[in-house]
Amino acid sequence: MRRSPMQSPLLSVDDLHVAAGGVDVVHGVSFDLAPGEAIGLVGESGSGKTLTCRAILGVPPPGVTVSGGAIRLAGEDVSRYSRRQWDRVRGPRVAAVFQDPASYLNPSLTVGRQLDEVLRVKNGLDRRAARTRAVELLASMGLHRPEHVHDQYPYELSGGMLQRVLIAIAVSGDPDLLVADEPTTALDVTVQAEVLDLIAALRAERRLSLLLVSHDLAVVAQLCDRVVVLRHGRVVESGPTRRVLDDPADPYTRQLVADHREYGLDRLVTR
Ligand SMILES: Nc1ncnc2c1ncn2[C@@H]1O[C@H](COP(=O)(O)OP(=O)(O)OP(=O)(O)O)[C@@H](O)[C@H]1O
Repeated sequence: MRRSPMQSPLLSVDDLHVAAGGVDVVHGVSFDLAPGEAIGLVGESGSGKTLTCRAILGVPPPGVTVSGGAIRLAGEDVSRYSRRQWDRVRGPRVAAVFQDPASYLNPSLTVGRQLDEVLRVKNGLDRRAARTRAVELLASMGLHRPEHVHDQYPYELSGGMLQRVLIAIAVSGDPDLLVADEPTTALDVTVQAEVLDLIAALRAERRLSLLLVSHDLAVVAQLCDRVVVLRHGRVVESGPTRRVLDDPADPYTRQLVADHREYGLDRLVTR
């Protein structure tokens, strides 16, 4: 565990309410994430995981709003930030990867050009420096022949490669917090493992905090220090991963864990 009582949280979600179409669907979610810590957000479909993440990222879907509570990033409440204020926070403080990497890239531009653009706008690099940095970043994501990948279009890359490109874009601003919403769900099992290893390595190298959404408890067991279990937009249980998964206190968590046992969760709880 990286938490210490003296350390103030990097992210503090405090009694968060989120409304869709004027009706609350997230009802007072609270949790803290310490610098360098990884938290897994789990729960059945519709439990509010994605809307909680999107509120934390300042990108709620149309018709969805934060209706109460606070979201503090490094002590500052960002829950009512304007778009302009978010532009200063997203990148250097918080970044995200999602399930379907292809939908976050422009199909008519090479992936490198899109990464270069982020480096130029967010990091103020000139064209040449951006390209050099982009190729370095692609290499550090474990992509072979990074110069070649740089000049490829999204349709030329596999799902795993696209997710590595999206992770490169996400970490290009050197964020403190990475929000990863089902980042490996759409990938083949072997590719899933490689991308999880990459996220784990980035955490260690960059002291990146992680908020991971996954329906797969084995993935959460592999990557996360603590787990927050959501049901119907409320936290039913939270605590150290090993304690929650080995000895769940809430009947709903017990059922979630029981449902996953057959998929080999025992083998993967290594922390
Ligand atoms: N854009 C939206 N407009 C209206 N209601 C929404 C919207 N997005 C989600 N909801 C509703 O809010 C609740 C929480 O949804 P959310 O997507 O956060 O759940 P989730 O736990 O991420 O589910 P999943 O695992 O299926 O992605 C659900 O009842 C859902 O139907």
